Amino acid sequence: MSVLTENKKQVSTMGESPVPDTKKSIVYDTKDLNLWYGEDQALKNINLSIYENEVTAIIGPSGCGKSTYIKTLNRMVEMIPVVRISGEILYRGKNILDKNFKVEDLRTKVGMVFQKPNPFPKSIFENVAYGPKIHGIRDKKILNEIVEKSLRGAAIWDEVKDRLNENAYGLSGGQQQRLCIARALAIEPDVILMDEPTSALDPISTLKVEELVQELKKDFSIIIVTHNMQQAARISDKTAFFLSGEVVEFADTNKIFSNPSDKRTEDYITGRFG
Ligand SMILES: Nc1ncnc2c1ncn2[C@@H]1O[C@H](COP(=O)(O)OP(=O)(O)OP(=O)(O)O)[C@@H](O)[C@H]1O
Repeated sequence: MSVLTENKKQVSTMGESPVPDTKKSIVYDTKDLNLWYGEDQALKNINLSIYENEVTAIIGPSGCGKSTYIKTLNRMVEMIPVVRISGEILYRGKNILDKNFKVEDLRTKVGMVFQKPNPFPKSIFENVAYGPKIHGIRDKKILNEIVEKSLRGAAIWDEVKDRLNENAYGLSGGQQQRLCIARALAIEPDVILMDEPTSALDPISTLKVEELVQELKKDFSIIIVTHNMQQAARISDKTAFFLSGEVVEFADTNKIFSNPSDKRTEDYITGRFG
């Protein structure tokens, strides 16, 4: 059966279209994932493959489960007592939901950037050096190198190189967000999860972060939750449209925005609801 035929079959039977991409490695493979907060089901039978060195955008109306899904990839929702999960999330082939999987292993591989910049009340330098220090790096010269490389990677080095010892709270919101991206880069992650990283930023800072995401995908795999459809269309390779806890459609971003398979996707991207 050709890839195309296989794809069509899945569209008709599951209402979604995972894109089998045999040339690229899969970083995260989500299989039949369900999640409940108490009695309320927030994720329903999610099947999604996230590919290496791509930007995958998660879009959908408020409350459809985007944040819950991205937090599940980092095992951040399990701290909530009422949460119950079934299914599998394979990260590089290992099921992170397995009780024997060590969550610390995930923390060194997966960086997270949140909606509001959340630097620590410490110096710019210490914000970036924090993760490497936790992972046992003490050598000042190595730490200096990591901090510079991460700040350069997050396109903020030139703005802060002369004030590394100043408190991070003195930076603008856009600078703080890029600092938080630098903090995520400092652990040399494999994946960066971003939960609406530009929603609190002005248009210029937003553009900077968007350009940065394009740069970073050369070295990392990025999953970004966004309410901004232009942003998803501009910066992502693949887009998953969530609705009421389900993946309605998952496909190349071009396809989602030019020729969606599902009427509900079309209605959402043309602003008819949400
Ligand atoms: N800690 C929680 N306890 C109970 N229910 C929760 C909790 N967090 C989220 N939910 C519920 O799960 C559903 C999905 O929420 P989630 O935050 O994942 O949606 P979202 O798509 O990210 O929304 P938004 O775009 O508004 O951030 C919602 O109905 C929400 O009320």
